[in-house]
Amino acid sequence: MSVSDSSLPDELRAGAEALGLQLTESQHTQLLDFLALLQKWNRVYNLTAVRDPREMLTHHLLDSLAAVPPLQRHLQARDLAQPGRAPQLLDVGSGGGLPGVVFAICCPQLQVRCVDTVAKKAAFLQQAAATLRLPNLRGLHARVETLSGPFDVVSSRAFASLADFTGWSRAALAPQGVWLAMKGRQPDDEIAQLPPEVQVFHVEQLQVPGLQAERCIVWLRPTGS
Ligand SMILES: C[S@@+](CC[C@H](N)C(=O)[O-])C[C@H]1O[C@@H](n2cnc3c(N)ncnc32)[C@H](O)[C@@H]1O
Repeated sequence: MSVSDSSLPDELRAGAEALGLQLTESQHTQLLDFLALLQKWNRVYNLTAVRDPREMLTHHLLDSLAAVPPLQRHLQARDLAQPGRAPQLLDVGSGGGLPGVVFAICCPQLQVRCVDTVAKKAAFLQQAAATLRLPNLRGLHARVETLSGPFDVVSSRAFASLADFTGWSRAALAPQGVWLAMKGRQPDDEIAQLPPEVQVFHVEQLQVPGLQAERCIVWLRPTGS
């Protein structure tokens, strides 16, 4: 089944509405085009174990879209505190661009960098930026440990333990920056293993349309920032 001849556009529209997202027609099209790109290049670039387009919609696209309203609220608050500079986000271990590409589509004011250690995944992300005409998106081929910032938000999904994620990306975080970790069930064991320099300031439960599974964002920042 191809993305274009199915009911996926309606399902995406309904899912976005359920999340309270006001997508423009062009954002809706970009999200569907991204889904088609993932589907088309998955075998070549080994981007995701999910093959079925409908499953890709719920498990990847809607799952990432669920984090957009919390991110937008954070960016609005940040704009009030630090007006004048375009916010920068680094998505760590982005793979096929989840959630980084979805964030770049839904938040055009946000400069998004997606980093991955695997060259062909970074190449796919660069290709996605060009094909989807996203001037605010760039794919980087690097280990996150080698990057410096300043990034206002450093995100990850299905990446590493909270301690490794925050430790490896600490140098990339802006002074007032925050980490946004997308997780399934609230990871109490990982939270307990965090070093004293890192604090969790919010665990936000997410409801993904069409997915009966626990999802949350763990928001973190350096202690004392
Ligand atoms: C399980 S995948 C998750 C991909 C995507 N975030 C998602 O939710 O589908 C983890 C990704 O992290 C990348 N990765 C692992 N260690 C890394 C590091 N130190 N720096 C950057 N990327 C890394 C891997 O190449 C892989 O693409």
